[in-house]
Amino acid sequence: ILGGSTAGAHQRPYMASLQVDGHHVCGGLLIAEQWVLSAAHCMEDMKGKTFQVLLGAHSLSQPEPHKRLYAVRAAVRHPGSNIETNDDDLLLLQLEEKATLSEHVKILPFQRQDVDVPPGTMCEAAGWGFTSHSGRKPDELQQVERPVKSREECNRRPYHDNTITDKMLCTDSRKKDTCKGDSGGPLICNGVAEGVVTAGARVCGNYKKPGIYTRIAAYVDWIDGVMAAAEE
Ligand SMILES: NCc1cccc(NC(=O)c2cccc3[nH]c(C(N)=O)cc23)c1
Repeated sequence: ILGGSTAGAHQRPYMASLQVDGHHVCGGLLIAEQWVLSAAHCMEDMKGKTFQVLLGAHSLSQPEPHKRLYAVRAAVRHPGSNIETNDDDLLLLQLEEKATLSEHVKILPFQRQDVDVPPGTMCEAAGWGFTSHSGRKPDELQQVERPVKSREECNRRPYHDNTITDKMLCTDSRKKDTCKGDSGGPLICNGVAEGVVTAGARVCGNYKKPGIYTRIAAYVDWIDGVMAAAEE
């Protein structure tokens, strides 16, 4: 998160840190007791290693009473996701067991109505991604407020030049933005998860490349289907 601030400790109890070999690689959001939603691109840097999911954390390094690492029973990438585009950039992770819910670990409701968030709506992103262009990594969860940018404007040059589909949304990225390591985390508007951070142009804090998010409401059937089909 560029240009944001440290979140209040455990004020975003749905936040997940996707970890490989004990290192944070991506964000995620707890959408059901045994399921975390994230971004398909997060599985690229994996080279067949194993994910773990950290819940209940504020600091990545300090011991915290409600912090717990969960093993992943299943990782389901959206079938339409691929490395060349931002299309269908979603990943569902089934935890090895149901998460223990508490004041520090809570499910975040997601938008089920497939209606665009009105441009100008102020939304929030959070994550443990880069806080500077040089790649500074925070220890504590960061957050930032961003206004939604209309798809019509986001699709113009010099912005994203007709790559933003109806299943994506944009936020202004002037100075304040999501960045590497924030992928997979939620965009929250009026207390509801509307988007999942995608890396987009892999540029941070440049107004010419607005932040891009996968619109969760456009994938409700896929999400419900995967969770329903998964074995106990
Ligand atoms: N909203 C934009 C956004 C949102 C989420 C993830 C990203 N991922 C990057 O941008 C990225 C990716 C790889 C190497 C990188 N190096 C740097 C860098 N040194 O700034 C960024 C990156 C961007």
